[in-house]
Amino acid sequence: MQVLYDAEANYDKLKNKTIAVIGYGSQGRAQSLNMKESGLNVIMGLREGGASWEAAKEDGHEVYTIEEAAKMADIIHVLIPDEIQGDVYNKQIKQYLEEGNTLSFSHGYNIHFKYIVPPKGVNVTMVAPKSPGKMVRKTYEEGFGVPGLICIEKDETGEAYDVALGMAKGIGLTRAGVIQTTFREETETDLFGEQAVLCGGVTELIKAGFETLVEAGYAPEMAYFETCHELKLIVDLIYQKGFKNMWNDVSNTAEYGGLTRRERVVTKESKEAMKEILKEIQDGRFTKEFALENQAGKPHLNSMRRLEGELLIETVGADLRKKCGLEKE
Ligand SMILES: NC(=O)C1=CN([C@@H]2O[C@H](COP(=O)(O)OP(=O)(O)OC[C@H]3O[C@@H](n4cnc5c(N)ncnc54)[C@H](OP(=O)(O)O)[C@@H]3O)[C@@H](O)[C@H]2O)C=CC1
Ligand SMILES: CC(=O)[C@](C)(O)C(=O)O
Repeated sequence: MQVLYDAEANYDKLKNKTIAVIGYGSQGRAQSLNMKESGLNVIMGLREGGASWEAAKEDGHEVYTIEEAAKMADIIHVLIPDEIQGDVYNKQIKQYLEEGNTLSFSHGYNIHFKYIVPPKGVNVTMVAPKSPGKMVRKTYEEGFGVPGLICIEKDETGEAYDVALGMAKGIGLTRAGVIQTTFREETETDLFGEQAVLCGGVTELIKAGFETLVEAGYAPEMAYFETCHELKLIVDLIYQKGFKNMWNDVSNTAEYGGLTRRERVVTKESKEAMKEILKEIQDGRFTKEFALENQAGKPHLNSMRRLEGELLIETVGADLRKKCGLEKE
């Protein structure tokens, strides 16, 4: 699969275009500042009176309402929560789209599951950092970037690819590397990854390890350092050097113990569960469940958030992160 870098990307098709970034949260702030500092013409489309409105103004952006920004823009880059994009699009963006505009996203969810169906004549693209927003910004400021994806769902002008790749360059993604894929692939793999591995799987593994040690009588601080804090350092090794070199960097004791016991932790049943989670994403069961959750006002998500915040690992971790000066931005 080809990886695209700065050399393959340029701003030619963005020179005389206005990019309206809708949303100033995790991705919105990072991507809009990066693109602006890369010399692109970026305006913000935000909720008047919301926290983001003031934050974006303080960061020096030109801030408009979503409707005003949509009217002014050639490219509308939608960076608000997935579960409300359809509503905001239908009420505050759709009516201002013109032939030749580009509707752009950082996740394929709303296009893939057809909560948003753009009109003829409008390009539909994606520029998706494979990273939380804070690292998108931090790595850009450090002169590098995070890897990302671009997708072209509809190219009505013949410029969609160059627009998407140019935006990826502006965000800093082509410094690290960009892969072109499809909305379906990005949506299904991203949902799977965040559910079964990155957020869901990993936090459950850490929680189980922490609780095992605490229930066996070890100090919670010991359990936190062993199962949560050090995990980042190990994952950094895998991120930078891959599995093989991570194993080289840890002790022979850790390598032997890890390789001989890991399949008792992530078992064949775990792999079967992962396949089921992927099937639920592919056949629409997950998105239907998430839509009902949001229509009901997020009752399960809110109660799980409360429970998560009350976990011993959370309180012990917060105390240790402060004491050990780990809370750097
Ligand atoms: N978070 C991440 O790391 C990643 C996210 N993505 C994708 O990027 C997109 C944006 O995600 P993310 O940055 O996490 O989103 P956030 O949850 O951080 O978005 C918050 C922003 O959305 C605005 N907002 C919330 N509700 C509304 C509303 N009803 N009307 C108008 N604006 C609203 C908020 O404004 P206010 O201040 O007024 O509340 C704020 O500006 C999503 O498609 C996501 O899947 C892709 C890769 C990684
Ligand atoms: C950071 C990222 O890409 C996630 C976890 O999929 C998300 O926040 O949507």
